[in-house]
Amino acid sequence: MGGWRAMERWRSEATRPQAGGVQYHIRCGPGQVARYVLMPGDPDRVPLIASTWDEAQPVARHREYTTYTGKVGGVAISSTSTGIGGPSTAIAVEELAEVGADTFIRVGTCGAIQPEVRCGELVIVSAAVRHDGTSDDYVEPAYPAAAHYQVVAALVEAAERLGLPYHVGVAASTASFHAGQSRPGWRGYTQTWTGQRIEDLRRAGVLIFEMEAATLYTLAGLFGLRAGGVMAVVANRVTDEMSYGGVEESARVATEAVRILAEWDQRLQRSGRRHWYPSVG
Ligand SMILES: O=P(O)(O)O[C@H]1O[C@H](CO)[C@@H](O)[C@H]1O
Ligand SMILES: O=c1cc[nH]c(=O)[nH]1
Repeated sequence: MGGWRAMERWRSEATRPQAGGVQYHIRCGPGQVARYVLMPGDPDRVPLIASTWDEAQPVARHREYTTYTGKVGGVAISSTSTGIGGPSTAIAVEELAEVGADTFIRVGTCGAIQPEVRCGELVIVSAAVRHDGTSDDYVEPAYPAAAHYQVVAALVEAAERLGLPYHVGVAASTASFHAGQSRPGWRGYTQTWTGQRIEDLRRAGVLIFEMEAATLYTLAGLFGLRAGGVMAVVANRVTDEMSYGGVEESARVATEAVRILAEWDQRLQRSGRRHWYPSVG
């Protein structure tokens, strides 16, 4: 059994557990994470995102949580992966908030359910349908999973500055990739209602399926933090096409949005006004 690393032994209170002075799951401590954090689901996407910055250092890697911190245009920035789905995303938000992060931008991939949302394009997500499961552990179903208006505005500004094709709209976050997104299970397993969700959401004008935004947006709303998201369309369920692309573009838009937010935050602070608006400062 020699393959097991020595499992260090830590002691902390169980309510907000730590592991030797760093957060129990993400393994980051105070001062190691910037206030602006880009959050892909895929840990391997973190170094790719960080490679678009002026400078970047690996901070931690544990379970599905890889973190890099660096600078872009003089602004401190971090990226921490969430893993797939709500439970691990909620852990990331809880523990990043504990070490000082206050603005979260999801940088994900998604599947389009509208014909005009094409593979390779970007979707800036203004709100999310809460089929994520995890947000129900935090608040009643009627509470909205809404992005912060300033983060959405910064993402739109960034996509325009970079001249990239994008949509703005609502995502549906699901607790499973297959059944929850109206895909058949193995060997064609379905329920009578399996196809219902995609059809009803499409009629409601929802643009995409993905699996983390509703959790991220709900918790950010509850905690008074800011969240938004920009996703690369890698599938279209109308044309039944899967085509992996747009991920680097989504990372560049999110990174540019952080530069824009930092500038707007400084102007707001100088103005002494309470709420940001486009011509402040
Ligand atoms: O590419 P990421 O950010 O992981 O996002 C999407 O990809 C995964 C499913 O393939 C889910 O996490 C979904 O939200
Ligand atoms: O179809 C897709 C593609 C990416 N991510 C999802 O959640 N669904």
